[in-house]
Parts: sequence; structure tokens; C-alpha cells
Amino acid sequence: MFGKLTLDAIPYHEPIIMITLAIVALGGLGLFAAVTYFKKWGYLWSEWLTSVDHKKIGVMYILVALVMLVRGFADAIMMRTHLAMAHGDGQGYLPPEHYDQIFTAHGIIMLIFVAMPLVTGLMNIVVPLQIGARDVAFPYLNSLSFWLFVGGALLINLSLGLGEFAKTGWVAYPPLSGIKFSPGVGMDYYIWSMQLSGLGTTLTGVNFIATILKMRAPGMSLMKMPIFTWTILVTCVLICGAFPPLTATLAMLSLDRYLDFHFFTNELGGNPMMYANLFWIWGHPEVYILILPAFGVFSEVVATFSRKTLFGYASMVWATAAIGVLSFVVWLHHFFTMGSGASVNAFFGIMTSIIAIPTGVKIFTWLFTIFRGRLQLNAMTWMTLGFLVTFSIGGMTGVLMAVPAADFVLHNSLFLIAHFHNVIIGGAVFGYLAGIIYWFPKAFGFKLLDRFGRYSFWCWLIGFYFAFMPLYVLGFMGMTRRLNHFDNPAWVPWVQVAVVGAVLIGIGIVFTVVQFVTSYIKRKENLDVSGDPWDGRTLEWATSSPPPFYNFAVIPTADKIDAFYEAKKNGVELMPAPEHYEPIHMPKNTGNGLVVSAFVIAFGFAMIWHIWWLAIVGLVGAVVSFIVRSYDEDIDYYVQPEEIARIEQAHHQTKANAVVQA
Ligand code: HEM
Ligand SMILES: [Cu+2]
Repeated sequence: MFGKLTLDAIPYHEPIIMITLAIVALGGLGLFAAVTYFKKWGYLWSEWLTSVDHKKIGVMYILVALVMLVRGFADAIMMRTHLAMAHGDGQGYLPPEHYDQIFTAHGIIMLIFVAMPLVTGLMNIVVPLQIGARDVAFPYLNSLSFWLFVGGALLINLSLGLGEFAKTGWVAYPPLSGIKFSPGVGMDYYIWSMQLSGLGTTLTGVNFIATILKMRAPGMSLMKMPIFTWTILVTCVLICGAFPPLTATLAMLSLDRYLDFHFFTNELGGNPMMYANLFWIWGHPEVYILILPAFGVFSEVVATFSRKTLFGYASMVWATAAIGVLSFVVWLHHFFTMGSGASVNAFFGIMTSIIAIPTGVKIFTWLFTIFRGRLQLNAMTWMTLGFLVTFSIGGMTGVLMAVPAADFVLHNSLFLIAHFHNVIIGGAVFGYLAGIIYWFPKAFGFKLLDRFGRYSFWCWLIGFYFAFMPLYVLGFMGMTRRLNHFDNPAWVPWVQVAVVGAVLIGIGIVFTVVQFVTSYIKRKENLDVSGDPWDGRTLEWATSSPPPFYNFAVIPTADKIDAFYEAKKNGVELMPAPEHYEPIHMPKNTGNGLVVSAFVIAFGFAMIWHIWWLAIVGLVGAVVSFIVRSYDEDIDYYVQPEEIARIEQAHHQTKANAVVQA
């Protein structure tokens, strides 16, 4: 009846997990009680859970990402503290089979359930506003993408209290990830949580390509698009190129595991090398999917706070596109040591090094924008400066490992771990944090307190150097990755310093939470009534904060780069209020995406535990509800001119009042 699922699947004997579960259960119960007490279920359902509004979907993505960041960080601090004790006679506190699950979960959670939703969250909030559109091209699909992503997150969290997670590392190479060496459900949790969220991501990619290509404001040709939108366009092209291979690879791995196929095992002509190739055909573009949007954020922040048009707009666009193309021809640098031969290694080593050129173009573009500008220092620009220095170091250690001969020494050592945290924290994470602070007033109508943002930045920055510079040293000293115990006393001090760094980063995360809470409490002092708190340059600042659900009462024209800024400077009204507003065509909210996803989650869960009847119910349910939706004619409506006039009138009134008070 329940397949492999029995009560033994709950890890009673693991005190750490049971305490965590108790805390999560209490927290969940408290939340449930609070929503019920304040009678907010109806509001939550109709305004958020069933919303197809890109701004709300974006906010929900970021909320889930921040919760998962706490989980991913908890895993990291456990690994760091355990290893600081587990040397020589010390055994630490994590048994090996648990430690292996932790580094795998940490990797997947940070990449797929923290960094990815921060990217999709930011693009959801910003892109339609930045191109002067009223929503994305396919709002229902957008809601479905979000709920599929939530499904993946749900499954990976479930693995904590029900069964186990994969012990293979985040790359899950066969034959280790095959049924012979990973017979438990951990690997199946890995597969299905990745499949669900990956499907959501692919749909998001399609959605945003269509949105950006088809829904731009009049006058906004491709070469007049804001840079953030450009980076998202290239990111989405990478998503559409990279995620289908991941889906296919995991499907093949599933066939190997469930039906005894041999794609990736040597028997019957299979080949594990094929997995490595396919995995990294997704995996390398994936790291650019994470970093390009952060580059986009820095470009907006630098231009806005230097009060200048971005230096070399066209070269920034071409550099972004070049990085996008190159990201598909370097995948083999992840397995130089697997024996592809000298000439193949040489090709991929050279291609990898070439990426440094467009990236260098970008670095200089930002520097020249700051040069002779009047850079205003705040949390966002500090993050940009921290990024410029830190990311450059990380980029250089990457080029170092792109030399195959050097990689033979450094491969799978802590040097590699230091390198990718160097670019991911000093690049992607700083970018997301800056982006959240930058667009927060647009989403919520009040600014975040800058002070706590700066505190958080300094903790992340200094914490990063303490946590990961020792890992470069340890890598040179020969310490390999994924060790849960070691005997070399010379490594001990460096491992201990790394704990200090991790704690500092933890304090940085606490400051972000403090920043949200205190800014909310003091929101009356930081209201953004103008809709344009930073003297912005692009269209998202032309509407009110938070924007009305239809974004723009009148579609703006944008026939220049920084059209909004130019209009302000020349005293031109970008969106003059007409005598009569036209009715606005909007999509209706729907719970269908959530329902489809609920069936898909049931399907994934059933596949993990071999509950075949439930798998059939889940699959049929998902397909049927999707078809039902496609026959639904009642999916849109028109906002009437009187309502638009009322909303716009109220906005102009608050704006005018604010001017009078000032
Ligand atoms: C918040 C601070 C962070 C700390 C202290 C931290 C620490 C660690 C540690 C100790 C490991 C295991 C190293 C080993 O193999 O011995 C690790 C692995 C890893 N981390 Fe982090 N990390 C942090 C943030 C991140 C972020 C933000 C990402 C990505 C967005 C990330 C992605 C990964 C990945 C992919 C692995 C490899 C997992 C594997 O070996 O399969 N980490 N991290
Ligand atoms: Cu790569």
C-alpha cells in the first residue's frame, strides 16, 4: 500500500534531526495558529497563493529562498563546526552517513533552492516593470512555475524527516548514484526535487523570453533595453538551452535506477562518462544563470548611484551575450582528470580562459562608470565594490584551474571549494542582496534601513575571507573536499579559522533579518511616495511604489536608454494622464497552478517511495487539471477606466501631499 514507506523512515535515533523537526513543527503550528487567529486565510489564498501577478510571485520566490538560505546555512555551519572537532582522535558529532547527506543537501539547497529562486524572484518583480509591461506573457504559467519550484523545495525538506537525502555530493555521478551503490530513497529525493523545480525553471525561461521579446514598451528596441533586462534575457536563453539536458539526464538516471537500464553503468554498453558530460552541459551554464542577473543588478546600481549612464552600454550587452555563448563550450573543465586526452583538455582549457575576456570587459565597464562619477556610498554600492574586488580574485583562481595541468593537482581539493564560494558569494549572493535592497521600495512602498544592510555586507565580506581563504591554503596543502575526518595536525588551525568566518556570515544573515524587521517597524519614516526613491533611470521607477496591479495606467514610451531619467531631466511627462483611461486587459487569479503542482508533488513523492497507485493518481490528476484549465474561458477581465482613474488619482494625491509636507 505505501511502497517502501514505513514508520522506520522517521530518523528517531538522530537527536539533531528530531530537535530540528520539533522546532520546525512548532514554528509551523505557530504560523498556522497566527493566520487562523487573524483570519487571514482568505486573504492569503485570494491575494497571494492564487495570484498570477508577477510582483507577488516574485516576492513569494524571494521569501522561500530566504527561508531555504537559513537551512542551507545551518548545514554549512554544522559541517564547519563538526570538522573543527573531527581530527586525530576527535570524532566530531556527525556520523559519516549523515555528514554526506549534509554536504549534498547544502549544495543542492544553496544552488537550486536559494540562488535560483533569488534570480527568478528578482526577474519576476523587475522585468515586466522595467520594460513597461503589465505582466509576463503567460501569467498562469508563471504561477505554475512557482508552485512546481515550491514542490521541489517541499520534497527536499521532507527528506530531512522522512527517509534520507542523497549522499553522493551535489553532482551525483553514477555509478555511486546508481541503484547498486545508493539503494536508499535519498537519491530519489534528489532526482524528484530537482525535476520538479527544474521543470518550473524551464517554464520560467520560456515565459520571460516571450515577455522580453514581445511585450516591451513602444520605442524600446533591444539595444535600448535596461541592462538588467538584457542579463535576464540571456539568462533565460541559457535556461532553455541548459535545463532540458538536465531533465533528460535525470530521466535517464531514473530509468537506470527504476527499470535497470544501463545508460550510465559499464554493463550492457553504458558509460558513466556520458553522465559527467550531460550533467555539466547543464551545470556550467547554470553558474552563468546564477551570475549574469547579479551582473545586471550591479550595472543598475552603479549607473544609478554614480548618476551616470552606464559606461559602454553596447559592450556590456555584447559581453553578456558572449559569456552566454561561451558558457556552452567549456563544460569539460569540470572533469579534466577523467582522461579525455590532452588535446580535448587543451581545447576546453583555452575556451574557459577566454571567458575572462568578456568578464574583464564588464569589470572595466563598471569601473569606468564609477570613475569621475559621484558614487554615493550605501549598502548597495558597498556590495558592488566588495564584489569588484572579491569576484576578481575568484575569477583569477578559476582561470588558474582552467589550466588542465594545474587542475590535476587542485581537482576535488578545498581549493576548488574556495574558488566557487569566492565567485558565488562575492558575485552572485552580493548581487542578489544588493538587488533586494534596491528594488525593495518598489515592491513594498518603503525603503529598507541602509545601516543594517551595510552591517550585513561587512559581515558577509569579512566572513567570506575568513571562511574561504583558509580553504585555498588547505587545498594547496593537499586537503580534499568532502572529508568528514582528517589526521594532519598542520591543517587544524586553518580549519578553525574557517569556523570564525562561517559564524561571521551567520551574523550577516541575522542582520538581514533585523534589517527587514526594523525597517518594517519604522516604515512610516521611510515611505516611498514618489515611486522613485533613488532618482532612478529605468521604467520601473516611473510608476508608483508599490505599483498598482496593472503596473502602468498608460503604457510609457521609451525610445532612449535611460528614457525615464532623460524625461525627468527635460521636464517631460513620460506617461501624461489622458482625458479618459482605456480599459486594461488583465488575467484573473487562479488556483489551478497550485492544484496541478499538488498532483505533481504527490507523483514525485510516490515515485520516491514506490507507491505506484499514488504515482498514477498524481500523474493523471496533474494532466487532467492542466487540460481542464485549457478549456476554461473565464481567465481574464478588463479594469474599468473609472477604477483606474480612482487609483491614479489617489496616487497623485499622496504624492502631492508629500511635496506639500516637504
Ligand atoms: C553561507 C556561507 C557558506 C558556507 C560557510 C559554506 C560552506 C561549505 C562547506 C563547508 C562545504 C563542504 C566543503 C567540503 O567538500 O569539504 C560546502 C560545499 C558546497 N557549497 Fe557552500 N557554503 C556557504 C555558502 C554557499 C552558497 C551561497 C552556495 C551556492 C549558492 C554554496 C554551494 C556549495 C556547493 C555546491 C558545495 C559542494 C557540495 C558538494 O560537495 O557536493 N555554498 N560549502
Ligand atoms: Cu564550469
